[in-house]
Amino acid sequence: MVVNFSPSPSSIFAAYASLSAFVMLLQTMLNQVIPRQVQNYIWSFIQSYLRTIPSNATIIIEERDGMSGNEVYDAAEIYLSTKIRENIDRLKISKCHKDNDFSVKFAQCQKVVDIFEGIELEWKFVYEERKKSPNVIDGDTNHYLSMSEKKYFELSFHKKHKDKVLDLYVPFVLEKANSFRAEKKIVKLHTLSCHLSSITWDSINFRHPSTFNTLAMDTKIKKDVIADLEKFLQRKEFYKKVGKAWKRGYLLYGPPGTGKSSLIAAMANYLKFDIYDLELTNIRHDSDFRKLLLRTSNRSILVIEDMDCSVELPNRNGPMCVDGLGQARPRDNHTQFSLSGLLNFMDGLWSSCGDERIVVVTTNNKDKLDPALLRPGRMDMHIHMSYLTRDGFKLLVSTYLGNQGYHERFEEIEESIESMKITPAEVAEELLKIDDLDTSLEGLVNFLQCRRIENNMTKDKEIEENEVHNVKRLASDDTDI
Ligand SMILES: Nc1ncnc2c1ncn2[C@@H]1O[C@H](COP(=O)(O)OP(=O)(O)OP(=O)(O)O)[C@@H](O)[C@H]1O
Repeated sequence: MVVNFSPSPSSIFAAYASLSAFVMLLQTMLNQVIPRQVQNYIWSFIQSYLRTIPSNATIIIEERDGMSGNEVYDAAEIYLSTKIRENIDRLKISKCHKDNDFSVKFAQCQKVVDIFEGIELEWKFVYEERKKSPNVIDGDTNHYLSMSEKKYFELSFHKKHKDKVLDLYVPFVLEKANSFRAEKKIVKLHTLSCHLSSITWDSINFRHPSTFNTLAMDTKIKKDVIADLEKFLQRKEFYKKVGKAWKRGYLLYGPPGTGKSSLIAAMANYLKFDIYDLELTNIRHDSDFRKLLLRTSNRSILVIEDMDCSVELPNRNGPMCVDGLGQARPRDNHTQFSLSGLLNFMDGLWSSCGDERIVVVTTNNKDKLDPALLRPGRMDMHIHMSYLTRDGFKLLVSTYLGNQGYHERFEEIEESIESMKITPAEVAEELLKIDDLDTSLEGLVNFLQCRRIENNMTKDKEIEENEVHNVKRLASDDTDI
């Protein structure tokens, strides 16, 4: 026997009618029992409770990710600088003397709204001061590196768009920032700054005019350097394949004024890489050094200038320094920074934390450097910056005076330059004085003549001193006998 339980239309209608009657009855009863004010109060309470259930998601983008910088933060800063002009009423602007444009940034707690594929996204900038008590080590409060400030962006949007924001919007911001950087060609110079007892990087836009075209150096060496840089950039896969960190070291050596710093500037301008100028004399501990290196970004040049003159540079056997008389002596107790620490960290942990790193070390005296620093893998290319050559001189004349052709004074000047040790810096300085070609070359001829006389006098003096020395030696030999 089959029993059919499906309700008939008339029974459904009857049930609905009785339910409606019950609701109306209940409503009438409630209206009579509960006063109108109390009802309103309950309603508003329910509504405000519903409002507190969050429908938004927020992403926090901090300036630092542990020890290293946060690429998303940097990208956001650049991306938003293109958005905030029209959107907010409190802006921070700044401009360095050498910059063409001023930079626009968020002021504290300002918000800006961006629309991406119909999604509304709100950016907020937050700046917090953090108070941190110094680490006291051996009674020395000097050695710690602290950030007394915390900066971050809050990115808020409806939480139903979370995946889209993470998968599409954040990569979009990174890409926009990269193309903005490439378009604007902003190269930064980061230098060490010491605030009270902490050391950190400060940065400014780098506007050094030196390029490979303005550099007076051996033509072949210049070509080799450019080719080496090009090759380095294209070898990402190669470095990965052979299991080596994607970094390259250059040693620039030569007398003062031969263009070592100018070559670094030319490299940075050519590659569009930021420069980190590591002044070793400011660093007292290996730990500070490590922290600073970890805060350098990819696609950058780490520069250690005048390594032989870095008086605080210790040797590999332990912390040493050079005293006022040029004698090596152990460093004071609070100084715990050594060349081995520097080399090990640069070879090891640091290089595996980033890509496209270039290290440039300059020195006036290559022989004074520890051979461990010079070996391939650390300093892959040794570049000799020489005194001025004939070709170098012509390039300087073309750069400074705009003269491409021949001049009757050239032969005389070039002969002098070849027979004496003249630096590009000295000639550049002379050519800078006067714009007119004839007068400027005349001035240079005079300068070279004076230089020749000075050299001859120095030589005569040296000969005289040697003679006196020899006579004294002979006299003392006689006495000994
Ligand atoms: N090879 C060069 N080509 C063009 N200009 C040069 C060259 N060398 C030096 N100069 C000029 O001399 C100035 C000083 O040179 P630079 O600082 O690059 O020399 P350096 O070798 O780094 O000297 P130091 O060893 O004293 O640091 C530069 O600003 C530039 O104007």
